[in-house]
Amino acid sequence: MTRLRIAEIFGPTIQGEGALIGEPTIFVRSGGCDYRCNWCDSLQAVDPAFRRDWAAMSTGTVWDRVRELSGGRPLTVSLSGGNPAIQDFGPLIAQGRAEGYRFTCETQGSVAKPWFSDLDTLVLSPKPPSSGETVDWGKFTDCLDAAQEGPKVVMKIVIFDETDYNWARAVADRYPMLPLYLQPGNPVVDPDLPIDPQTLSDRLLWLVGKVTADGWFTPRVLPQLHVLLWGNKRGV
Ligand SMILES: C[S@@+](CC[C@H](N)C(=O)[O-])C[C@H]1O[C@@H](n2cnc3c(N)ncnc32)[C@H](O)[C@@H]1O
Ligand SMILES: Nc1nc2[nH]cc(C(=O)O)c2c(=O)[nH]1
Ligand code: SF4
Ligand SMILES: [Mg+2]
Repeated sequence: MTRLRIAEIFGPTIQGEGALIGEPTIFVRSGGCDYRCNWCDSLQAVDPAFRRDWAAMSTGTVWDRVRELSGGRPLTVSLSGGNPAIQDFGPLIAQGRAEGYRFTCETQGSVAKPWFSDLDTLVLSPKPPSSGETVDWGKFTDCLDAAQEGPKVVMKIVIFDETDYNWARAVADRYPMLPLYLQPGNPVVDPDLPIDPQTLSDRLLWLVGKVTADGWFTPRVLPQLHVLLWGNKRGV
């Protein structure tokens, strides 16, 4: 049986970002990513230097842990990472949905999987120039196609600067059918360092100022609520 590489499973907490912000959620964070974003806030699930901390778990064992953390009450499970789309979460989703749980997946849109169509929500987060990565739009479109008529698909873009902002505007024009969420980038992601609430609020203010000054009224602008509450602490 294939095993899943899992960096951490935690919750219930609240979803801190995007379309499902505030929703009670269990997170299953997979290990391994095909990207290396300059500002990744989850390097412990990306950098192979942390490989020894990733557990090789069967679908059944992952599911037992989710059930235990949720006290058996069906809630929302977020598959994040790393890039969860480099692994096979189909059997986990099937198991959970049979018990009434809902599933969402966070991915950058670089790898499409058939199991996307079994999700309730697919969050595609294409990476802006500041990340140092370059989006393959063919692959991104493959992800949309894999979702088919299944989940609600939304887009979430992290904005660090003016260049990212202009890039996000062009991407929005390209995918007008996708509800769009913008979140300011967090420049300090080291779990051992405190966040600077003033910097985060200045960045959010700047982004709100941009969209309102431009009369760009389609995206929703949101902070990372969990970062405001807990800083860069892991497992929340
Ligand atoms: C760690 S990623 C994991 C899922 C997937 N690899 C992705 O990037 O969509 C989860 C979310 O955190 C966002 N993110 C990562 N680092 C961030 C930072 N420094 N500031 C704000 N958002 C960040 C990503 O853009 C993504 O939307
Ligand atoms: N509370 C909370 N909300 C989140 N939204 C996206 C997260 C992620 O790292 O994927 C995340 C996370 O790690 N914690
Ligand atoms: S794609 Fe996501 S997990 Fe991978 S490096 Fe970028 S932000 Fe981190
Ligand atoms: Mg995160």
